[in-house]
Amino acid sequence: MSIGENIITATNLVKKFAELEAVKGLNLTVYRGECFGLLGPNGAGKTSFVKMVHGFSPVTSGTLEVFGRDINSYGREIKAKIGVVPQEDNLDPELTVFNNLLVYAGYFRINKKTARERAAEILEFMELTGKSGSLVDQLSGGLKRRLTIGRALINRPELLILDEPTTGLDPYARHLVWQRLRKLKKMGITMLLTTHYLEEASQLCDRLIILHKGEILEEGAPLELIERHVGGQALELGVKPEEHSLLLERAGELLKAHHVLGDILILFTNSGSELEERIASGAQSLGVSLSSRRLRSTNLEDVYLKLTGETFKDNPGEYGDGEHE
Ligand SMILES: Nc1ncnc2c1ncn2[C@@H]1O[C@H](COP(=O)(O)OP(=O)(O)OP(=O)(O)O)[C@@H](O)[C@H]1O
Repeated sequence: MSIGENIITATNLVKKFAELEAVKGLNLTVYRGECFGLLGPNGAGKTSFVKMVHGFSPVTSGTLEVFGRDINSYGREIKAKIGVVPQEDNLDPELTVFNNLLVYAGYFRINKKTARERAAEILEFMELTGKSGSLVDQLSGGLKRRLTIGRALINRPELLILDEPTTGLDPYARHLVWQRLRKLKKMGITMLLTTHYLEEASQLCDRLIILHKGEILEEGAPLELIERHVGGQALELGVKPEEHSLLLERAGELLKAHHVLGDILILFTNSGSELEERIASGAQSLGVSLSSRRLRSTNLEDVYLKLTGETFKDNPGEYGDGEHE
């Protein structure tokens, strides 16, 4: 994508909570119109970063510019142009769906007539018109999340911040949210999205950073990161540890990287079928027994694994358990 105007510029940005450095000298730029992702497991520092961007939490050190202005000096102007979807649901449970939007519009001093028009538009866009008069308490998790996203649009934001927008949703509700977010992106809204769903990051983000313990491990487009670190395919082999080196040698120049995960040796490559054939015949001639063999496409999880040696343990994956709508 073409590089446009900077919407967020962080330079040596630090966030400390007493002795704990949650964000450790972050440098990044988010450009207008892109969906920029912060991907990392719980505790990586994602929320700490976004809370500084929307002025909820003060910067400890370094600089943070949003819309070209320092957040410390222009917090109020910046907030007026941002929509925030927080991680926790903070809708008013005692109000109707429609009134939640109206009350929120009041915080931006939007006049009543405009607020009503915008609320109706938003409900239509989020496919919630039929729920306009329902109390929030009566909504499923997926509908509440759609309302929270809709609410964040009431001030027609230029930047939408989404802190784990689909955590806890079932796959169907998650896909509906993704659809809406793609539409918003098409409409030109810049998005800053945190997630610990690798699939979500691949689906939505133009560029992302992988955050690990407050530091950037990598930055790039999802496919670029996959290509850079692991290539297009992974060959998973069930093989005894003492025989790994034989197979790695056999893989030779076809091997881009490898990783050992429990009993499985993972060979990363751009030539999956050729490598599989080579390994299968090699195993036979070397007398190496393979208890399992599986060729699959690579994904961001492989990149994370390669970079950290860890898996996304807390990541339930795209089809993980969730609330049903
Ligand atoms: N208000 C706070 N006071 C003290 N420590 C905090 C506070 N907020 C966050 N932390 C700590 O800062 C670190 C980063 O937390 P943060 O919430 O930014 O991570 P995250 O990547 O957003 O993870 P999660 O998905 O759990 O929100 C964690 O060790 C967390 O315990």
